[in-house]
Amino acid sequence: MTQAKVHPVDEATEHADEPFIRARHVTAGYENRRDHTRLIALRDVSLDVGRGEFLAIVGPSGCGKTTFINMIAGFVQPLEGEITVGGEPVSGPGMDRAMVFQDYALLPWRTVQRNIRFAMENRRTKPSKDEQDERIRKAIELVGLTGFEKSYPHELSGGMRQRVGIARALVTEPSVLLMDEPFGAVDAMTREAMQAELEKIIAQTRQTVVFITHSIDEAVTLGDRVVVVSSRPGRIKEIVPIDLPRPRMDSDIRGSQQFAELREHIWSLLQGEALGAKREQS
Ligand SMILES: Nc1ncnc2c1ncn2[C@@H]1O[C@H](COP(=O)(O)OP(=O)(O)OP(=O)(O)O)[C@@H](O)[C@H]1O
Repeated sequence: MTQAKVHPVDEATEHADEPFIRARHVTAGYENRRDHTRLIALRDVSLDVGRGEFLAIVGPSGCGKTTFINMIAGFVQPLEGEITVGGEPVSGPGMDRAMVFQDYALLPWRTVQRNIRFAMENRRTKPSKDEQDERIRKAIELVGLTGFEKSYPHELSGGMRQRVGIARALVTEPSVLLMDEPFGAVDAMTREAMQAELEKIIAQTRQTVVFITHSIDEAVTLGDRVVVVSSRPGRIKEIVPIDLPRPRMDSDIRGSQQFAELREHIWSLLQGEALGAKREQS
Protein backbone atom coordinates (compact mmCIF):
# COMPACT_ATOMS: atom_id res chain seq x y z
CA MET A 1 0.00 0.00 0.00
CA THR A 2 1.12 3.56 -0.70
CA GLN A 3 2.64 5.22 2.34
CA ALA A 4 0.19 7.71 3.74
CA LYS A 5 1.00 11.10 5.12
CA VAL A 6 -0.68 10.94 8.50
CA HIS A 7 -1.98 14.25 9.71
CA PRO A 8 -2.01 15.41 13.33
CA VAL A 9 -5.39 15.82 14.97
CA ASP A 10 -5.38 19.62 14.98
CA GLU A 11 -5.08 19.59 11.18
CA ALA A 12 -7.97 17.15 10.91
CA THR A 13 -10.28 19.31 12.97
CA GLU A 14 -9.10 22.72 11.82
CA HIS A 15 -12.15 23.10 9.55
CA ALA A 16 -14.67 21.82 12.08
CA ASP A 17 -15.94 25.37 12.68
CA GLU A 18 -16.61 25.79 8.95
CA PRO A 19 -19.71 23.63 8.37
CA PHE A 20 -19.70 21.58 5.19
CA ILE A 21 -22.66 19.33 5.95
CA ARG A 22 -25.48 21.06 7.83
CA ALA A 23 -28.60 19.40 9.19
CA ARG A 24 -31.18 21.89 10.44
CA HIS A 25 -34.12 20.68 12.58
CA VAL A 26 -34.36 17.47 10.63
CA THR A 27 -37.18 15.04 11.38
CA ALA A 28 -37.40 11.84 9.36
CA GLY A 29 -39.70 8.87 9.25
CA TYR A 30 -41.57 6.37 7.17
CA GLU A 31 -45.22 6.08 6.18
CA ASN A 32 -46.99 2.75 6.50
CA ARG A 33 -49.46 2.88 3.62
CA ARG A 34 -51.41 -0.17 4.85
CA ASP A 35 -52.55 1.24 8.17
CA HIS A 36 -51.82 4.93 7.43
CA THR A 37 -49.42 5.30 10.34
CA ARG A 38 -46.09 7.09 10.40
CA LEU A 39 -42.99 5.93 12.22
CA ILE A 40 -40.72 8.77 13.30
CA ALA A 41 -37.11 7.57 13.13
CA LEU A 42 -35.30 10.81 14.00
CA ARG A 43 -36.66 13.98 15.55
CA ASP A 44 -35.39 17.56 15.31
CA VAL A 45 -31.74 16.83 14.65
CA SER A 46 -29.42 19.78 14.03
CA LEU A 47 -25.78 19.03 13.36
CA ASP A 48 -22.82 20.56 11.52
CA VAL A 49 -19.95 18.57 10.08
CA GLY A 50 -16.76 20.45 9.21
CA ARG A 51 -14.98 20.00 5.89
CA GLY A 52 -12.43 17.21 6.31
CA GLU A 53 -13.92 16.12 9.61
CA PHE A 54 -14.38 12.46 10.57
CA LEU A 55 -17.69 12.24 12.39
CA ALA A 56 -18.60 8.95 14.05
CA ILE A 57 -22.19 8.20 15.04
CA VAL A 58 -23.18 5.68 17.71
CA GLY A 59 -26.62 4.87 19.10
CA PRO A 60 -28.96 2.01 19.93
CA SER A 61 -30.36 -0.15 17.16
CA GLY A 62 -33.23 1.54 15.31
CA CYS A 63 -32.44 5.09 16.49
CA GLY A 64 -32.25 6.39 12.91
CA LYS A 65 -28.50 6.37 12.16
CA THR A 66 -28.90 4.80 8.71
CA THR A 67 -31.86 7.08 8.00
CA PHE A 68 -29.62 10.05 8.80
CA ILE A 69 -26.84 9.14 6.39
CA ASN A 70 -29.39 8.09 3.77
CA MET A 71 -30.68 11.67 3.94
CA ILE A 72 -27.17 13.05 3.38
CA ALA A 73 -26.81 10.60 0.47
CA GLY A 74 -30.13 11.84 -0.93
CA PHE A 75 -31.83 8.41 -0.77
CA VAL A 76 -34.36 9.55 1.88
CA GLN A 77 -36.02 12.97 2.12
CA PRO A 78 -36.61 14.55 5.54
CA LEU A 79 -40.22 15.09 6.65
CA GLU A 80 -39.17 18.39 8.21
CA GLY A 81 -35.99 20.46 8.16
CA GLU A 82 -33.17 20.57 5.64
CA ILE A 83 -29.77 19.10 4.91
CA THR A 84 -27.19 21.01 2.90
CA VAL A 85 -23.81 19.85 1.60
CA GLY A 86 -21.37 22.54 0.56
CA GLY A 87 -24.19 25.07 0.93
CA GLU A 88 -26.52 23.25 -1.52
CA PRO A 89 -29.73 21.58 -0.31
CA VAL A 90 -29.62 17.80 -0.82
CA SER A 91 -32.40 16.85 -3.25
CA GLY A 92 -31.14 13.44 -4.43
CA PRO A 93 -28.01 11.30 -4.84
CA GLY A 94 -24.91 12.90 -6.42
CA MET A 95 -21.29 12.12 -7.34
CA ASP A 96 -20.09 14.40 -4.54
CA ARG A 97 -21.31 11.84 -1.94
CA ALA A 98 -20.45 8.13 -1.89
CA MET A 99 -21.68 5.36 0.37
CA VAL A 100 -19.85 2.31 1.75
CA PHE A 101 -22.25 -0.41 2.89
CA GLN A 102 -21.82 -3.05 5.58
CA ASP A 103 -22.61 -5.91 3.17
CA TYR A 104 -20.18 -4.55 0.52
CA ALA A 105 -22.92 -4.52 -2.18
CA LEU A 106 -20.53 -5.83 -4.86
CA LEU A 107 -21.70 -7.32 -8.16
CA PRO A 108 -20.61 -11.00 -7.98
CA TRP A 109 -20.28 -11.39 -11.77
CA ARG A 110 -17.85 -8.48 -12.09
CA THR A 111 -14.12 -8.39 -11.35
CA VAL A 112 -12.63 -6.02 -8.76
CA GLN A 113 -11.74 -3.56 -11.51
CA ARG A 114 -15.22 -3.66 -13.07
CA ASN A 115 -16.96 -3.36 -9.70
CA ILE A 116 -15.01 -0.16 -9.10
CA ARG A 117 -15.72 1.10 -12.62
CA PHE A 118 -19.43 0.62 -11.89
CA ALA A 119 -19.42 3.78 -9.74
CA MET A 120 -18.57 5.86 -12.83
CA GLU A 121 -20.98 4.21 -15.27
CA ASN A 122 -24.44 5.49 -16.13
CA ARG A 123 -23.54 9.00 -15.05
CA ARG A 124 -24.52 12.01 -17.07
CA THR A 125 -21.03 13.46 -16.75
CA LYS A 126 -18.31 10.88 -16.47
CA PRO A 127 -14.54 10.90 -16.90
CA SER A 128 -12.96 9.68 -20.19
CA LYS A 129 -12.04 5.98 -20.44
CA ASP A 130 -8.34 6.79 -19.84
CA GLU A 131 -9.20 8.94 -16.84
CA GLN A 132 -11.44 6.18 -15.46
CA ASP A 133 -8.62 3.62 -15.87
CA GLU A 134 -6.20 5.89 -14.03
CA ARG A 135 -8.66 6.56 -11.21
CA ILE A 136 -9.36 2.82 -10.82
CA ARG A 137 -5.62 2.09 -10.69
CA LYS A 138 -5.10 4.75 -8.02
CA ALA A 139 -8.09 3.62 -5.93
CA ILE A 140 -6.91 -0.02 -6.06
CA GLU A 141 -3.43 1.06 -4.98
CA LEU A 142 -4.83 3.22 -2.17
CA VAL A 143 -6.78 0.33 -0.64
CA GLY A 144 -3.89 -2.14 -1.12
CA LEU A 145 -5.48 -4.43 -3.71
CA THR A 146 -2.90 -4.14 -6.49
CA GLY A 147 -2.61 -7.57 -8.12
CA PHE A 148 -6.27 -8.43 -7.51
CA GLU A 149 -7.75 -6.34 -10.33
CA LYS A 150 -9.07 -9.39 -12.21
CA SER A 151 -10.34 -11.29 -9.13
CA TYR A 152 -14.04 -11.87 -8.53
CA PRO A 153 -15.66 -11.07 -5.16
CA HIS A 154 -16.01 -14.77 -4.23
CA GLU A 155 -12.23 -15.11 -4.52
CA LEU A 156 -11.65 -12.42 -1.86
CA SER A 157 -11.82 -12.37 1.95
CA GLY A 158 -14.39 -10.18 3.73
CA GLY A 159 -11.77 -7.53 4.43
CA MET A 160 -10.67 -7.49 0.79
CA ARG A 161 -14.29 -7.19 -0.40
CA GLN A 162 -14.77 -4.19 1.81
CA ARG A 163 -11.59 -2.64 0.40
CA VAL A 164 -13.25 -2.95 -3.01
CA GLY A 165 -16.31 -1.22 -1.54
CA ILE A 166 -14.09 1.59 -0.27
CA ALA A 167 -12.22 1.86 -3.61
CA ARG A 168 -15.55 2.04 -5.45
CA ALA A 169 -16.59 4.90 -3.18
CA LEU A 170 -13.27 6.74 -3.61
CA VAL A 171 -13.06 6.45 -7.38
CA THR A 172 -15.64 9.17 -8.00
CA GLU A 173 -13.49 11.47 -5.82
CA PRO A 174 -16.45 12.44 -3.63
CA SER A 175 -16.12 15.19 -1.07
CA VAL A 176 -18.22 13.18 1.39
CA LEU A 177 -17.78 9.54 2.32
CA LEU A 178 -20.78 7.96 4.06
CA MET A 179 -20.00 4.71 5.83
CA ASP A 180 -22.73 2.56 7.35
CA GLU A 181 -21.14 0.09 9.81
CA PRO A 182 -18.56 -0.76 7.11
CA PHE A 183 -16.53 -3.20 9.21
CA GLY A 184 -19.46 -4.87 10.94
CA ALA A 185 -19.20 -8.04 8.86
CA VAL A 186 -15.47 -8.74 9.22
CA ASP A 187 -13.65 -10.57 12.04
CA ALA A 188 -12.09 -8.64 14.95
CA MET A 189 -8.49 -8.76 13.68
CA THR A 190 -9.42 -7.71 10.16
CA ARG A 191 -11.57 -4.96 11.63
CA GLU A 192 -8.60 -3.43 13.47
CA ALA A 193 -6.44 -3.66 10.34
CA MET A 194 -9.19 -1.99 8.30
CA GLN A 195 -9.53 0.80 10.86
CA ALA A 196 -5.80 1.51 10.59
CA GLU A 197 -5.99 1.48 6.79
CA LEU A 198 -9.01 3.74 6.69
CA GLU A 199 -7.27 6.23 8.96
CA LYS A 200 -4.30 6.31 6.55
CA ILE A 201 -6.49 6.56 3.45
CA ILE A 202 -8.50 9.46 4.82
CA ALA A 203 -5.28 11.21 5.86
CA GLN A 204 -4.40 11.18 2.16
CA THR A 205 -7.75 11.84 0.53
CA ARG A 206 -9.00 14.33 3.16
CA GLN A 207 -12.66 13.54 2.61
CA THR A 208 -15.37 14.51 5.05
CA VAL A 209 -16.53 11.24 6.60
CA VAL A 210 -19.76 10.34 8.37
CA PHE A 211 -19.28 6.90 9.87
CA ILE A 212 -21.87 4.76 11.67
CA THR A 213 -20.67 2.11 14.07
CA HIS A 214 -21.91 -0.03 16.92
CA SER A 215 -18.39 -0.19 18.34
CA ILE A 216 -17.46 2.52 20.85
CA ASP A 217 -13.78 1.61 20.45
CA GLU A 218 -14.03 2.09 16.71
CA ALA A 219 -15.80 5.44 17.12
CA VAL A 220 -13.10 6.74 19.52
CA THR A 221 -10.31 5.33 17.35
CA LEU A 222 -11.52 7.00 14.16
CA GLY A 223 -13.67 9.99 15.01
CA ASP A 224 -12.72 13.64 15.41
CA ARG A 225 -16.07 13.80 17.22
CA VAL A 226 -18.53 11.10 18.28
CA VAL A 227 -22.24 11.83 18.09
CA VAL A 228 -24.25 9.82 20.60
CA VAL A 229 -27.87 9.38 19.49
CA SER A 230 -30.72 8.50 21.88
CA SER A 231 -33.15 5.62 21.27
CA ARG A 232 -35.92 6.08 18.67
CA PRO A 233 -37.03 8.64 17.78
CA GLY A 234 -33.35 9.51 17.65
CA ARG A 235 -32.14 12.84 18.99
CA ILE A 236 -28.59 13.98 19.62
CA LYS A 237 -27.79 13.13 23.21
CA GLU A 238 -24.24 14.43 23.26
CA ILE A 239 -21.41 15.25 20.87
CA VAL A 240 -18.09 14.08 22.32
CA PRO A 241 -14.89 15.68 20.92
CA ILE A 242 -12.03 13.17 20.61
CA ASP A 243 -8.85 15.14 21.23
CA LEU A 244 -6.42 12.26 20.79
CA PRO A 245 -3.36 12.50 18.54
CA ARG A 246 -3.21 10.50 15.29
CA PRO A 247 -2.52 7.86 14.17
CA ARG A 248 -4.78 6.39 16.82
CA MET A 249 -4.06 2.73 16.09
CA ASP A 250 -0.82 3.27 17.98
CA SER A 251 -1.03 1.07 21.09
CA ASP A 252 0.15 3.96 23.32
CA ILE A 253 -2.96 5.91 22.37
CA ARG A 254 -5.48 3.06 22.46
CA GLY A 255 -4.06 1.98 25.81
CA SER A 256 -4.03 5.50 27.28
CA GLN A 257 -6.05 6.75 30.23
CA GLN A 258 -7.68 9.40 28.01
CA PHE A 259 -8.90 6.75 25.54
CA ALA A 260 -10.32 4.67 28.39
CA GLU A 261 -12.11 7.70 29.85
CA LEU A 262 -13.69 8.61 26.50
CA ARG A 263 -14.80 5.01 25.96
CA GLU A 264 -16.27 4.88 29.45
CA HIS A 265 -18.09 8.19 29.02
CA ILE A 266 -19.71 7.15 25.71
CA TRP A 267 -20.58 3.77 27.16
CA SER A 268 -22.35 5.40 30.12
CA LEU A 269 -24.39 7.58 27.72
CA LEU A 270 -25.41 4.55 25.65
CA GLN A 271 -26.11 2.33 28.63
CA GLY A 272 -28.71 4.86 29.79
CA GLU A 273 -30.34 4.66 26.36
CA ALA A 274 -30.47 0.87 26.29
CA LEU A 275 -32.06 0.83 29.76
CA GLY A 276 -34.45 3.63 28.75
CA ALA A 277 -35.57 1.64 25.71
CA LYS A 278 -36.24 -1.40 27.90
CA ARG A 279 -38.35 0.61 30.33
CA GLU A 280 -40.41 2.03 27.44
CA GLN A 281 -41.17 -1.47 26.13
CA SER A 282 -42.26 -2.99 29.45
N1 LIG B 1 -37.61 1.81 4.49
C1 LIG B 1 -38.19 1.82 5.68
N2 LIG B 1 -39.53 1.69 5.82
C2 LIG B 1 -40.12 1.70 7.03
N3 LIG B 1 -39.44 1.82 8.20
C3 LIG B 1 -38.11 1.93 8.14
C4 LIG B 1 -37.41 1.94 6.88
N4 LIG B 1 -36.08 2.08 7.15
C5 LIG B 1 -35.96 2.15 8.48
N5 LIG B 1 -37.16 2.06 9.08
C6 LIG B 1 -37.42 2.15 10.53
O1 LIG B 1 -36.90 3.39 10.99
C7 LIG B 1 -36.27 3.22 12.26
C8 LIG B 1 -34.83 3.68 12.16
O2 LIG B 1 -34.14 2.79 11.29
P1 LIG B 1 -32.59 2.98 10.92
O3 LIG B 1 -32.22 1.85 10.02
O4 LIG B 1 -32.36 4.36 10.45
O5 LIG B 1 -31.91 2.80 12.36
P2 LIG B 1 -30.41 2.46 12.77
O6 LIG B 1 -30.11 3.32 13.94
O7 LIG B 1 -29.52 2.59 11.59
O8 LIG B 1 -30.53 0.94 13.21
P3 LIG B 1 -29.41 -0.22 13.26
O9 LIG B 1 -28.37 0.25 14.22
O10 LIG B 1 -30.17 -1.40 13.80
O11 LIG B 1 -28.91 -0.41 11.88
C9 LIG B 1 -36.42 1.75 12.64
O12 LIG B 1 -37.51 1.62 13.51
C10 LIG B 1 -36.70 1.07 11.30
O13 LIG B 1 -37.53 -0.06 11.49
